[in-house]
Amino acid sequence: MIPVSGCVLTAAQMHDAEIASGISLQKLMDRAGCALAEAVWRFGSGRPALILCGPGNNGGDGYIAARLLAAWGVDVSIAASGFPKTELAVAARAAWDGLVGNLANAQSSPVLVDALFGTGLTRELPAEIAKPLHRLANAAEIVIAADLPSGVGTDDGRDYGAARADITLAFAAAKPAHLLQPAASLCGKVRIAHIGVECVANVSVLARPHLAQPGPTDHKYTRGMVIVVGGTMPGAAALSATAAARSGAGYVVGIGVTGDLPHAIVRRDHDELANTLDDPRVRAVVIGPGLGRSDRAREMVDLAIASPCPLVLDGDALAPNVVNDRPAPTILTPHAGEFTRMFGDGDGSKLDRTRAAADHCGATIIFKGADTVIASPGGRATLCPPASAWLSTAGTGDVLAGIAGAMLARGFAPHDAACAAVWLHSEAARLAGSGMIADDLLTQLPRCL
Ligand SMILES: NC(=O)C1=CN([C@@H]2O[C@H](COP(=O)(O)OP(=O)(O)OC[C@H]3O[C@@H](n4cnc5c(N)ncnc54)[C@H](OP(=O)(O)O)[C@@H]3O)[C@@H](O)[C@H]2O)[C@H](O)CC1
Ligand SMILES: [K+]
Repeated sequence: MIPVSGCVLTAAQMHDAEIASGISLQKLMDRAGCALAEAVWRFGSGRPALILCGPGNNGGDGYIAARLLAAWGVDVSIAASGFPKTELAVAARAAWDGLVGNLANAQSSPVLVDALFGTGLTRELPAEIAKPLHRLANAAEIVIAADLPSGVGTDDGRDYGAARADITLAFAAAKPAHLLQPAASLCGKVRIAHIGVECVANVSVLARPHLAQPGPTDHKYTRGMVIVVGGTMPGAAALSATAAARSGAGYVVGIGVTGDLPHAIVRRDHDELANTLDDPRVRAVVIGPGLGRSDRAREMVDLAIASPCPLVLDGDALAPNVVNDRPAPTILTPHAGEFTRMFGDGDGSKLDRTRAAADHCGATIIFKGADTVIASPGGRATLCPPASAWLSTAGTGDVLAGIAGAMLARGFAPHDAACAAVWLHSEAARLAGSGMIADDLLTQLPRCL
């Protein structure tokens, strides 16, 4: 059982991977059921457990777990929503020699195991299932979900009436619902049970980046020169510039950035922007934080876009069609409002929308929020486990843009730069703790490196 990591598979991809594994479904269900029993044993500490079994193979996992737990001496009971419908679930139920109660009048237990529905859920939970599920979950001390909390959309993370789990044990691989809201919040802690199915996908879970320390031959320019362009709210650009410096850029120039800045950051005037962009040593430009929307601001954005420099566009620089297959590395960092302004409401999940937008504009997109999604043209995407909710405060986005600039400047490809930036940002927030403000991230960044 490991923390959520690796590939993210849709329900259909998971099904294909099961088949491609060449392992019999019976064996896979035995492994899933065994992993579930181990989780219940471990997190339930041997307390009485009630296992809710649905009609499909998710329910089959539940019957197998029940049999093992009973053999290990746990006081375990089962309540089912109906008879099993798959061959494997029928066999798993037949191998359980205890009673199978009715879901509607099941008695609560300290440990509740939710094995009603997994990747096969296709619609809203009917009231006759949702009602007892919520009643029993509310009465339990701990709720452990098999694969997914029953009642979330596997691929889009929609809530179809699920009860909140404390622990979700995902089989073989993470699914989008483990990372996309609102489902992610209904999963509690997500753990993966590897059951021997090899998973390959172009969507993965955000991982700790490999950030090499400076070597003996490094100097400020090899570590990366970052330009941060300021505007009407100088504090925002100051946060970006300081974040770039604190996340390892060798040389940071603030163009029109006034206010409280470390002495290490070089200050230049706005009218020096064009010249500075011509400097071949510039490895990244960050524009947008606190920029404003004046004509002058728009001209500066146009200059930055027309330059051959790797670019991070944030805040006020984000407008519909602002970039279109720009040849140099480009990262856009919209929050939900900015994303909709740029790309419209769109169809599908946040993952689908971010991937479509990345393809549309030819840039890497960090679609920020409680379930940040990073996507690049061609379909590569990264889903991010929830970061500290204290990040929901002014200026944290400016810090992220500055870190992304530093990651581009150290030579990372745009998608890797975006992932490293989001990872550093959430790690800095974790270290900063409760009550943090954006400035606190700056002090934590060196520790994260
Ligand atoms: N990942 C692996 O390698 C393995 C996963 N396993 C487990 O298998 C499930 C997926 O099993 P599946 O049988 O495909 O699907 P479910 O058990 O989730 O449910 C399907 C049944 O549920 C009915 N359904 C769907 N939505 C609803 C609803 N809202 N209300 C009521 N009933 C619903 C559906 O009926 P239909 O009418 O839609 O046909 C099905 O009867 C996976 O999650 C893992 O837990 C295996 O153990 C093997 C290895
Ligand atoms: K479940």
